[in-house]
Amino acid sequence: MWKAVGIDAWLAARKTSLEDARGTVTGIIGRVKNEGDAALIDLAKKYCTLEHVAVTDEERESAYDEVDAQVVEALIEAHARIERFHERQRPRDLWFEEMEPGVVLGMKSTGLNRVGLYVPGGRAAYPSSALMCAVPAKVAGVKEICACSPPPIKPLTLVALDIAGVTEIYQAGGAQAVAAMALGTESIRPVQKIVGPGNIYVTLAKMMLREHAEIDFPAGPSEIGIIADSTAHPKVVAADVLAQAEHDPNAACILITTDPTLPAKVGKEIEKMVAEAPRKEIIVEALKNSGYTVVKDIDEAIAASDVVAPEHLSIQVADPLMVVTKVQNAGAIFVGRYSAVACGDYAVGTNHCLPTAGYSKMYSGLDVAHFCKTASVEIIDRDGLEAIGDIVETIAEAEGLYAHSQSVKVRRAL
Ligand SMILES: NC(=O)c1ccc[n+]([C@@H]2O[C@H](COP(=O)([O-])OP(=O)(O)OC[C@H]3O[C@@H](n4cnc5c(N)ncnc54)[C@H](O)[C@@H]3O)[C@@H](O)[C@H]2O)c1
Ligand SMILES: N[C@H](CO)Cc1c[nH]c[nH+]1
Ligand SMILES: [Zn+2]
Repeated sequence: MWKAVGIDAWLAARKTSLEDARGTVTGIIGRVKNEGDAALIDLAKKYCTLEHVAVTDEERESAYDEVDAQVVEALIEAHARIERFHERQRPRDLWFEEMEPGVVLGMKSTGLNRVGLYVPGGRAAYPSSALMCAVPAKVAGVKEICACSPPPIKPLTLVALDIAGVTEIYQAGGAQAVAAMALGTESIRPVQKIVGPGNIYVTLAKMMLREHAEIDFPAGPSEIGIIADSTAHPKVVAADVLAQAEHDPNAACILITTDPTLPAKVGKEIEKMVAEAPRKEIIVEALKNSGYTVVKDIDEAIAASDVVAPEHLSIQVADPLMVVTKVQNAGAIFVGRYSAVACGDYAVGTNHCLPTAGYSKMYSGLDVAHFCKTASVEIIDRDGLEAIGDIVETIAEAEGLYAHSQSVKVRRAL
């Protein structure tokens, strides 16, 4: 079960698992395009009978009756910590700086108007993902925040979405929910951007519908990469492996270690923990996508990890901060023995919606900037125009764009 794996093979398998969903997702997108709400209701039949896809205010309120008060309290605590961290990311609404006499430049930042959140809810309830997606949208000042989660929507998810203040909630899951938010149906108006994690169907649908709605990034089945040396605690490494493996049969974990004796020790711990795990069947499947690789030193471990570009990187070595400074590709980096990835999953305050399948090479995890756009602002007076006028005219004429040059000349002649 716990075996040696090659770095390139591990990464290639992450991409292949997404591709496996293409045929199914293409069919689902076509149905939503042609049938609208009827497709959402029909595809939901496998899970429950739906009369309408929009969640009513009464349904939202009564969800609190079905959730333990202690859980509601924990969600409120987690929300506060997530908000505190994301508030730090709020961009300045408007700033200006004089670049040279007569030339003042600046940037104006605006929240998007309407976004869609995908909150997973297939093999587990994900109220934590509801908070992770909604909080940065709120901080950015997004006016209309619409959320979709699989039917029958879990009361826990409704409560979390309510705590976070989303404006619309729909019972729709999988690729059909993404298609509905991108293309629109009778009930769901199209959004400008879709964010949020999900399984291979959700993730591929986001990637395929990008011409209709921007997306955050592919945030598919969970992953962990662990860089460890002989100081790592095998139980801690094994526990972190299981904590990601239990999400999905398509989840995957990789241990990159400089200690050739560590994999066997970790393997033993994994075996013991799997035997007792409530989600054993999912974990066993995910472990088939997982394994370890032994490298000669920490620099080689960092290079291997940068190829993998894991969603979560856990660093279990004697000098973890040295690795933090050198490593390039990871969605989130957890440093040292006590930094459990699960803390980031729920409540430490950082965002758990992170790029998978090697995409942390080019995307950052979800943050406030994902919900903002910026415009540059240019204020030039007569002195400023004189200072740059010759340069503009020269380049415009070199490009053969004489009207551009003329638009400066007429001003200089005023
Ligand atoms: N990368 C991240 O940031 C991050 C964060 C949280 C969770 N996750 C991942 O989110 C995923 C949640 O997955 P989930 O399945 O529990 O919930 P989900 O909501 O993503 O998907 C459930 C829906 O998928 C659709 N579906 C399931 N099987 C299908 C099939 N064979 N054909 C077509 N559609 C199908 C159904 O509509 C179902 O309601 C996990 O993979 C987890 O690891 C990732
Ligand atoms: N580990 C997930 C990101 O891959 C996030 C999560 C939500 N709930 C528990 N964990
Ligand atoms: Zn998790």
